Amino acid sequence: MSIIDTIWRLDPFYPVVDSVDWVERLVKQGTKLVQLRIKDRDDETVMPEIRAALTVCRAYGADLVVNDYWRAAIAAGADFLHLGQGDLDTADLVAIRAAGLKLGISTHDHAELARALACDPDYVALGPIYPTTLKVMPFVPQGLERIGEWKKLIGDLPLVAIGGITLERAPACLAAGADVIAMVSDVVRHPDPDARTQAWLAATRPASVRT
Ligand SMILES: Cc1ncc(COP(=O)(O)OP(=O)(O)O)c(N)n1
Ligand SMILES: Cc1ncsc1CCOP(=O)(O)O
Ligand SMILES: [Mg+2]
Repeated sequence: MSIIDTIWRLDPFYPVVDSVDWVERLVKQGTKLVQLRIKDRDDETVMPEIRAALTVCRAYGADLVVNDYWRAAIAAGADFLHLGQGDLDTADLVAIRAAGLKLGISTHDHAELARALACDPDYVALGPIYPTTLKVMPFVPQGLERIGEWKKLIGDLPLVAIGGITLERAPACLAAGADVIAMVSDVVRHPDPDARTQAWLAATRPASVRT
């Protein structure tokens, strides 16, 4: 493990968005970790968007996480990938690791957590913490106690909480053991996304790195 690996840390504010325009808007605001989540496309058509999002993130010193499209993430030279349990069925983890990608994996129950940990992930995501309107999910909300349980089980591995999390709910999620809060609606569906982003950054950024 290199010194870079040792000091590597995920930013606690982790918005999930569906376009390069959103990625650019967020990193210009100071966001340091963002996921590009484009659904129902193929690798060829998402490739230009992944490349453009990577370029803008690197220009602003932010980390881009590519959702789902592991082949395109490898081809584009991305640094981070997020896969769900269904994605794991077809992903080539050896190729993903050989490309140097850091990997986050979704979990919803103990069996999924065991499977995720067997993949040696760089973070584990748990969701939905609260009811979400973004997608239909066959899981009841996990709640705050489950965050604490997951954190005990995964130890030092970063825990990402996702699903129905608002700025107002974030402190309880962090206090329960989440290291990172991921969200869609609370930022992109907010009437003033830029002001909301600033509020999230102020609430989550450690005092030592605020500018
Ligand atoms: C941080 C984070 N957590 C969970 C998910 C969901 O991934 P998945 O279960 O594969 O569902 P889709 O997002 O691909 O529809 C995520 N994307 N990010
Ligand atoms: C992609 C995803 N995976 C688990 S919950 C979720 C949606 C999160 O969206 P929101 O923050 O709007 O509830
Ligand atoms: Mg997925």
